[in-house]
Amino acid sequence: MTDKVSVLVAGSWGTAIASVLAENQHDVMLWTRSERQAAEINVEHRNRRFLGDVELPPHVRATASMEEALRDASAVIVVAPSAAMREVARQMRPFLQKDTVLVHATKGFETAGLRRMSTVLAEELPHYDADSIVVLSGPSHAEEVITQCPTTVVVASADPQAAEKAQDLLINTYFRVYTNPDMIGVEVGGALKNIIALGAGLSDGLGFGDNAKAALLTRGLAEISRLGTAMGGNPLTFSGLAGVGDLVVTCTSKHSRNWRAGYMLAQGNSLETVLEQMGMVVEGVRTTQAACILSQKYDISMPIADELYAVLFEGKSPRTAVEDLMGRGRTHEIEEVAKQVQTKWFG
Ligand SMILES: NC(=O)C1=CN([C@@H]2O[C@H](COP(=O)(O)OP(=O)(O)OC[C@H]3O[C@@H](n4cnc5c(N)ncnc54)[C@H](O)[C@@H]3O)[C@@H](O)[C@H]2O)C=CC1
Ligand SMILES: O=C(CO)COP(=O)(O)O
Repeated sequence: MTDKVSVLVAGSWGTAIASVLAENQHDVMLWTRSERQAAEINVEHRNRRFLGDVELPPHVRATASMEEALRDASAVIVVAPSAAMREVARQMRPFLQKDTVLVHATKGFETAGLRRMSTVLAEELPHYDADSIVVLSGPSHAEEVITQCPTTVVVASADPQAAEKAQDLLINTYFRVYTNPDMIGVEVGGALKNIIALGAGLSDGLGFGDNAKAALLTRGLAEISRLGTAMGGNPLTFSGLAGVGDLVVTCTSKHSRNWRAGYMLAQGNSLETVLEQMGMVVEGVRTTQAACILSQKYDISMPIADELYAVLFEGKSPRTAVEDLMGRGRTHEIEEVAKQVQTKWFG
């Protein structure tokens, strides 16, 4: 065993990350708010609700005590749903040591203040150096990582040493970890791709074909790049793992909850029914709300996100939303992004 690494919380992604760390011979402690779930992991080495019958490495241990989870941890990886990030961070505050490497792997914004997850952590953990926070993102469905399918991800931080420490902890022969200094781009790309994945599910559910999916991916990437660049991300990040990579996997994989939610909506299910049946977090729903407000704040055109908002929250039919997207005024393909990149990054 090299390091004690704590992973909060024991959902699908947290458990898969804990397994990677255990395979790398670290001393892994998973925190969950449920005593029953902790017992299932410790005794049966399973997390059935989120990962079915897959057996976890035996030295993944779980606890419902935050104090026990964080005691002597040299790194902590927070994988709470975005809506729970602030609450989890508050519980961490009394126990998180200043010199612990702090990573988050959550893809979303806080809807209330439109904050990125690293900002929420920095606000709730004032004794911690905000520049050292690391984000982990990229195309990585838990169901494939847990069965050791080759996967590539990216860790980003303003502090290169912190990113490299996270890379050291996680990298192995099936989980390849790249570093990137662009924290904003990686966080924003990871969050926004879920909106497009909902749209891809809707498109497939309506019976549209591969042309429509390719259009959504490509024009979705334009929306992500426009907003991400306006928020301070490096435009190149959006053609990397946290941009194109994650967009492709989430829009095309049977494992994607966002894609599945869109598919079910297209079949006439209400949003409430879809979320209830899913029983797992579908970040794209809240992210669509956040993105529409952010696009107004930064004066960025995001027609796909706007139409999705109307479908999710205003009762617009998915078919009408597609007609309205296709019937928009004529426009250029790259002029808008190119102008924005030129002004912001190259003077
Ligand atoms: N599942 C995946 O393959 C991947 C997920 N992610 C991201 O990871 C984040 C977490 O997603 P999943 O693990 O998939 O979600 P999940 O739905 O599988 O699990 C969420 C977990 O959070 C717990 N939770 C909810 N509210 C809580 C609170 N207030 N306090 C403590 N625990 C709470 C639930 O009990 C559950 O264990 C999301 O932002 C998601 O986008 C990122 C990459 C891959
Ligand atoms: O982010 C993910 C894969 O990289 C998981 O996406 P879903 O939440 O849509 O399953």
